[in-house]
Parts: sequence; structure tokens; C-alpha cells
Amino acid sequence: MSKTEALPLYERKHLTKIIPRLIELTILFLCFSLLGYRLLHLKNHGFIWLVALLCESWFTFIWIVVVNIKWNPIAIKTYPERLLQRNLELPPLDMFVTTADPVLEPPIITVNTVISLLSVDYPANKLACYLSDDAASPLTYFCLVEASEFAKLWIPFCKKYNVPVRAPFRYFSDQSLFTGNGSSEFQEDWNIMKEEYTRLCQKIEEAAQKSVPCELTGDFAAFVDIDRRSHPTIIKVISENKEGLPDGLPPIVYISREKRPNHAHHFKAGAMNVLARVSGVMTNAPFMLNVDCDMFANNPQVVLHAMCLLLGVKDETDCGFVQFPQQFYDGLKDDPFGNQMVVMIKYLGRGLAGHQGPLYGGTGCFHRRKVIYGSSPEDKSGHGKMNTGEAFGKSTKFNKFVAQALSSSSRTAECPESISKSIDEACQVASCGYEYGTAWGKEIGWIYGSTTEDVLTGLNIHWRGWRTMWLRTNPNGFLGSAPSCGPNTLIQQKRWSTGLLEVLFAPKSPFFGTLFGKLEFRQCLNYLFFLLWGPRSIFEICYAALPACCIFTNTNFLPKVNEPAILIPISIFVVFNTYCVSEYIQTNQSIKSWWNNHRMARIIAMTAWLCGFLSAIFKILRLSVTVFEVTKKEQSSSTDESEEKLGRFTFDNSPVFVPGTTILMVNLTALGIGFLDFMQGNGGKIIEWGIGELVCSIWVVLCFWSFLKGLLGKGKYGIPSSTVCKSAALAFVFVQICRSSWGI
Ligand SMILES: O=c1ccn([C@@H]2O[C@H](COP(=O)(O)OP(=O)(O)O[C@H]3O[C@H](CO)[C@@H](O)[C@H](O)[C@H]3O)[C@@H](O)[C@H]2O)c(=O)[nH]1
Ligand SMILES: [Mn+2]
Repeated sequence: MSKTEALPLYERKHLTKIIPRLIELTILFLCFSLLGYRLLHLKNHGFIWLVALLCESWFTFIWIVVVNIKWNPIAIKTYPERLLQRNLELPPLDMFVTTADPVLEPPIITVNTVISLLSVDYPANKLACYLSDDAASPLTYFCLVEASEFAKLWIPFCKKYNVPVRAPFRYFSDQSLFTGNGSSEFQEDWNIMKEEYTRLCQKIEEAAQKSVPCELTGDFAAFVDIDRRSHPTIIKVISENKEGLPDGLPPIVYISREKRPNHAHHFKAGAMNVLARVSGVMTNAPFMLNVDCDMFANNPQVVLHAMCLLLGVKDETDCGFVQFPQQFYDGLKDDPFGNQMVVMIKYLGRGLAGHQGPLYGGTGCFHRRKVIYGSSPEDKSGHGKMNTGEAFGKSTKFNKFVAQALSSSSRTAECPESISKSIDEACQVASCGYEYGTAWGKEIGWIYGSTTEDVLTGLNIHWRGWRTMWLRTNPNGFLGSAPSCGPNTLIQQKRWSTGLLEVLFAPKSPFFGTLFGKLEFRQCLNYLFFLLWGPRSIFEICYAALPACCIFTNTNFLPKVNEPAILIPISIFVVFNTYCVSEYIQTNQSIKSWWNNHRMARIIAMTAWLCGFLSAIFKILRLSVTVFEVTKKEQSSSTDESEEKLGRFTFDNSPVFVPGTTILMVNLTALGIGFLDFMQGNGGKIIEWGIGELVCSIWVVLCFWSFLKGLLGKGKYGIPSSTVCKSAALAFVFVQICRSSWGI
């Protein structure tokens, strides 16, 4: 063994710091003090104190969960250059991209993602790229074919000049990436590439304008009269790299799985399972990478970094999958929609890494094929219980490859014959009846039953005893587009809170994972942080209504100013917010962006999470079904609109805006009535509520400031009048209920 071979491919570093821990415990101690105070005085107060007690108990519980996550943070550093020095044959990797709607997900975005993957620093004969198109759109296929032509020029250019970002739209939009060696040759090549890329964009744009991108003959005949909800499988091999050139164009395959109206297609999870099977009969790589259509590879060495972990761990059990953080490009200044998740990703990510590992986030994740195929760490020899009977479906050829994937060590998997020869087999495994009577979606592959199939699938992996790894690289491994404006952000959050609650009530809920499986107890708690987003809305709403309720009924839910106990809530408020602000400062973000994230978190919790919670409850009661609503993606913010306009909250007539508007109206009314009572001396009665309630009510109004602007705004910046009416009615009923219980 040479010296370099002995060097580890990665290092783990503990990041535990004493001061944050002390602050976290202080907050916890203060929360318990508050609960103690409430319990002591419960009998002197009525219903309102009970509600306050319940909410605060809940918040304390959530805080315990947070402290648990953050307790032993770790970071991992990888050494791709050591991997390259080892001179071993790198293992094959199948790369999956999913798209579902050419309007919400413009093909130029998808195409950039595909191009960035095709041009990573990794031998092309070890890669294969599969695009799943749930819209069966000839436009997407057309764009993919065009992109493959462009990639033939782009890949050599990237490798020759070691281009730092390989998604062309990013590369050409950012002057600072224009590195090269300053030579005239580089300048010339750059100009050519720029021209080619502009041409590609034009072609795609023109094609998108027409109802069909080109004549549907020849290669495109399969798309004639296609109804996206009912059509046969379409699989097209766009390139093959038959010669196995290490610096050629990797194989590219377009897949649109069969859809029939009377077959559940399980949204993204269903698409992922088809990708797993089709790639299983075509290239059967032992590792798979999956990204959403908007998540391009931002670091050319991303695959090498991931391989450092997948190949570098002594025991495979420690690395069931490698998850990269989901980070975004073109974030607006001060994060007005609170959707960049920088702080959450940094602190919760490194915290989770110190436990059983990060949850699967649905994109930017490298999997082991055999883990996806349901194997457990102990099935080392591949005689896992899954490899029996008809668990994997009826295709004999596919079953043969499954057996190989399950039995071979992670480094090799026998590559099936030529890709285009497997099309018939591939069509069979992509048909909508294939999964009947199999374990797909139950024990194998992406698990069905939640609109956050990623969390459910990852849970199933942790359940079987795999640990997982979290990898942050500099530059970021992948970047995606964060939803902008009000409706998109809230719809996405609604889907998440629904899906996460579905996971909690799934047969594979984390409780059972700890009781009957190998999910660690503390990891189960970690899952709860996410899975309880929906129910959190109830407590947040109640708490936001409390100050108003106190003003309406002339009572108090906080200690009075002259009571020493007032120090408890004041300390919680000060210490907690200082702690949060310090996290923003440590991640080089502004205080304004803390505030934006704070208020957006309140808005999201009380609107989107509530709607998500209700829709999950309706589903559990079998009153309705949940659907995966695809998030709209925008390529970049470089439109004519100014930053300020782009950052302004927008509205539509979705019911998701009703609860927020109601809460705002209730608190505004409370402040108004409070002011009147104060001026008129409350008809001679003593005013029981005080500064505490007033400050809380004002704080709620400040958090919903964008809604206040929405009440006055017009067009998309205004709350639609139907929403205003509904909210006003609800607010009126609430005020009446409070007032009628006056003095009780
Ligand atoms: O029927 C469907 C619906 C969606 N998708 C794809 O799924 C991906 C994610 O959809 P998106 O609308 O972008 O959802 P996000 O909320 O941005 O996604 C986050 O949350 C999802 C779970 O809710 C995860 O699956 C994603 O990986 C994660 O990025 C996209 O590539 C879609 O094309 C499909 O392939 N088929
Ligand atoms: Mn997305």
C-alpha cells in the first residue's frame, strides 16, 4: 500500500461549542420556569391560561427536539484528489432528473441541469443520465435532443478550461466565472460556446412558442396525440457512448412512463421507481444520483466528493446515502420570502449529521442501488429477504440485474449489453401495471403514501439500520431555484406539511421505527421536528390569538409588569431572539434577513402549515386525496422588475391566505378596541390586560406586515376581496365569541 493510499478519503470533525449549548439550556430552563409559573397560578385563571399552558408546553417540547438535533454537530471534509491518486477504477453512476410540467418547469432549466450533470469531472463511460418526463412533452424531448448536441461541444470546453460552473446559464450570466487563462484561444472558444448556447436558447424558445415544437414524425412520432394522463411508455435513447470513451458524451435516456387514468401514478415517487428500474435494465450502476429538474451540479467535482464517502467508509452501514444540502441560486437581498433556508440547513444539517444522519431531501442525493432495493446492512451477501418471489416484479431480465446489484460489492455491477437493446425490457418495467403485486413503493424503492416521499423513503432507510451522511462542499454541490412570491412559497410549504404529517401516520411512522426497527430513539425525535409542522400551526395560531383575546375579554395571559414573574417571558423573548440573530450573523446574513425569516416562519406556520394540516386530516379521514402540486420554477431574477418589487409579497385567491388575514384582522381589532378602552377608561372598570398583551399583539401585526400591505394593495399585491370578506366574517365571529364570554 503506497503512502497516499493510506490517507483517508474524508474526515469527520466535531463542532460542539460550549456557549451555544449553554444558551440552549438557558432557554430550556426559562421555558420550564414559565410552565411552572403557569401551573402554580392555573386555578386563579380561566380558559385562557389553560390555552397558554398547552401552547407553551408544546413550544417547550419543540425546543427540546431542537436542542436534541443541535447537541453534537459534526462536519465532514472530503479529499477528492486522494481518490484520484488511488488509481482505482471509479464505479458507475446513474443520474436521474425528474420533470413534470414544461410550463411550471421551463425546459431550459431542465436542460441546464442535465448539461451540468453530463459535464461533471467523472469518466463519461461511468455515467448515464436519465430524464423522467411526467408530462410526456415533445417539447421536453426536443430540448433534450438539442441539449445533447450542445453538450458535445460544451463538455470538452469545460474540461479543457476547467470551467468552474457547468450549467451554461449560470456560467454565462456571472462575469466572475470568466476565469480561463486569459489566452486569446480561451476567449475565442468562449465566444463560440456563448454563441452556441444563445442558439440553443433561441431554438428552445421558438419551439416553446409553437403548439408542437417540430413535426411529430420520425423520432417524434411517439408523441402524436399524446394525452399526458393516458399514454403508453415512451423511452428514447438519445446518446449511448458505445465506444466507452472516458471523455465523450455519457448516455442520455428520455423516459415518459406509461400513464392510465385508473392507475395511481404516485407522483414523483412513482417516477423515481420507474427510473430505478429502467436504469436497472440499461446500465445498472451500483450508485444513483437524483436531482430535481432545477437542481444543477454547481461543483464539477460533486460526484468525486460523494464517492469519497460512498467508497471511503470502512463500513457501508455508515453511509446508506450521501445527501447534499438543498441550496438556492439568485436569492433576493435579505431573503424576503424566508425560503433560502441558510441557517436551518447549516445548523440543523450539521446537527443531524451527528446522529443517524440527514433525512433524505429528495434531491442532491447519492444512493446505493441496493439500499433503494430494500437491502439491510446485514444482508451483506445479498441474500436479503427482498430478493425472493415477485417482490421486484415479473421481468426476468430485470430480476437478474437486481440479483447482481444486491450481491455485488459496491464497486462493480456488471453492465448489461448495449442500452438501446434493452428498450423493450425498459418499456415493460416502466408500464403502469408493472408494480401490481410487488413490493415497489412499500418495501422497495421510493415509498408511496406521502407528498414528501423523500422523507418517507429516507425514514425507511434509517429504519433498516443504515446511517446516512451529510456533505457540504465549497462551492455548493448543487443549487436549485427557491419558490418566489407569496403563493408559490405557501403552496410548497402546504405540500410539505401535509406530506410530513402523512409520514407520521403512515404504517412506517418513526415511532414504530424505534420500537420495531433500527431507527435510533434520538433520530426518531429528530424526525418529529419535521413531521410535526402541521400540528404546530394550531399552537401558533392559538398563541397569536391569545393577546387579542385578552384585550377583548379584559384579562391577561402574561404576568403583570409589577410581578417579578414578568422577567421570565421577557428573558425568553430576549435570549431566544438574540440566539437566533447570532446564527444569522455567523452565517454572514443581515439582521433584516433574520427578521424576514422570523416573520415568514410565523406566516408559513399559521397559513400554509394549517392548510396542509387540514388536508392531511381530510386524507386520513378518507374525505379527500392529497396531490403533489408542482412548484413553479423561475430561471433567474434578472427580469426588468427591481429587487424591491420581486421581494414584495403577492397574493392570489387561494384559501391559504384566509387564516393569515383573519389573524391580522383580529389583532388589529384588538389594538383598536384596546386603544378605545384605554382612552375611555374602560367604563370605570380596571383594565386587566397590560403592556405584555399589547406588545404581543403588536408583534403579531408586525409579523403579518406584508398582509397589512396586502389589505391596502392592488392587483397581485392585494388580498382578493373574497378572501378579505371570508376573513372578516371569521374575525367577526371570533371577536363576538370572545366578547360574549366577557366576565365569565
Ligand atoms: O408527478 C410528479 C410531481 C413532481 N415531479 C418532480 O418532482 C420534483 C420536485 O418537485 P417540486 O415541485 O420542485 O417540489 P419542491 O417542493 O421544490 O421539492 C422538494 O420537496 C419534494 C417533496 O415534497 C421533494 O420530492 C423534492 O425533491 C424537494 O426538492 C420536480 O423535479 C418535479 O418535476 C415528478 O417527477 N412527478
Ligand atoms: Mn423544487
